[in-house]
Amino acid sequence: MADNTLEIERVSKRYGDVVALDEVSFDVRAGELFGFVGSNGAGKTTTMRIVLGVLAADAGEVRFAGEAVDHQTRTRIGYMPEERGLYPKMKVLDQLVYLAQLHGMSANQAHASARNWISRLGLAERSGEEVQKLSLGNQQRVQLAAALVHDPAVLVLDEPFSGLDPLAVDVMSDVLKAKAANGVPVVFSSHQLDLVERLCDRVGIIRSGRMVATGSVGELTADAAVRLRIVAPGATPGWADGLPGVSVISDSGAETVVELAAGADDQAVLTAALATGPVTEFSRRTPSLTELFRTAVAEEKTPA
Ligand SMILES: Nc1ncnc2c1ncn2[C@@H]1O[C@H](COP(=O)(O)OP(=O)(O)OP(=O)(O)O)[C@@H](O)[C@H]1O
Repeated sequence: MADNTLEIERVSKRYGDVVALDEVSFDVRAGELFGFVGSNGAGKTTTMRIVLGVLAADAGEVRFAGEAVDHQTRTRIGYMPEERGLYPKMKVLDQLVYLAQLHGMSANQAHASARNWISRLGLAERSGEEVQKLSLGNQQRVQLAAALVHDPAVLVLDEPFSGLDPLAVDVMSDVLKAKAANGVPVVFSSHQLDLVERLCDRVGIIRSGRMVATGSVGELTADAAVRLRIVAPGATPGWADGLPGVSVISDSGAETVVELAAGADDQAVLTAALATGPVTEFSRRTPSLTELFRTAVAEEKTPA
C-alpha cells in the first residue's frame, strides 16, 4: 500500500515469559478512524509503543506509506501516551510551543500552531497556567494538543477518552474526525465501546496479544450469530429454554433476546413465543460492538 496507510505487520513482543504480542497485524488507512479495543493487558499499549518506536518489537514491521517507520517518519506521528507525558511545571502554551519546535517547526509556526490548538480544544483561559494545576480532563486536552501541535501525518492515541466529561468527549471526537477527514490515519484505544462503535470506521479486537477480529462494525456483525428479540407481554421467564439450537441471552419474560445456532429454526421460536400469548415484536437484532467484544473475550475464557 503506497498511500498514507499505517501498517502493522506480524509484530511480536515478549516480556520475559509473557507473550505480550503474537504476530499482530492490522492497518489503519489514510483518512480512517480505527478503534483498537481489548481487555486490560491484551496488548494495546505495547502495540502503540512499538508503532512509536518507544519500544522495539522482537519481530515484525511497522510501515507508513509503504516505508518502514524509522526515526524520521516517527517525527510525523502524533502520539498520546497512556501515561501522560507532559512537563508538570511548564505552562500550557510554553509546553506546546516547545514540543512543536522539538518536532522541527520554526518558532513562528510553533506559536501559531500552539495557539490554534489551545483555542480549538477550549484551553484559551488556561494557556498561561502550569499543567500540574489543571484538572485531569484539561491536562488531557493539553496532551491531545501536544499530539497534534506539530501537524502529524499519523495519530496514535492511547485511551484519549478516558476520564473526559461529555463535552470534552465531543471536542475530542470532533478533532479526531476532522484529522481523519484530512486524510490522516487515526488509531486510538478505548474501553468505551459505544463511543468506538459510533466514531470508528473500523475496529480491531485484540485478545491476549492476538488480533481476533478486524473490520467495520457492520462486517464484524455480519459474521456474528443471529440474534432475535421477542416481545411477548404475557410470557413468563424461561419460555424459550430448551428450544433446539437456541441460547437465551437475556430473558425478562416479556422481552427476550436469543441467539440462534447455525441452522436453527427462527419460526420454531416464533411458534413457542405465540404459545405464551400475543407477540408484539419479533425482530432480528444486530449485536453491538460491546456484545461482539464480550463474545470474543468469552471465547478466550472457554477452554478449548
Ligand atoms: N514493562 C513490562 N514488563 C513486563 N510485562 C509487561 C510490561 N508492559 C506490559 N507487560 C505485559 O504485557 C501485556 C500487555 O500489556 P499492555 O499494557 O500492552 O496491555 P493493554 O491492552 O494496553 O492493557 P490496558 O487496557 O490495561 O491498558 C500484559 O500481560 C502486561 O502485563
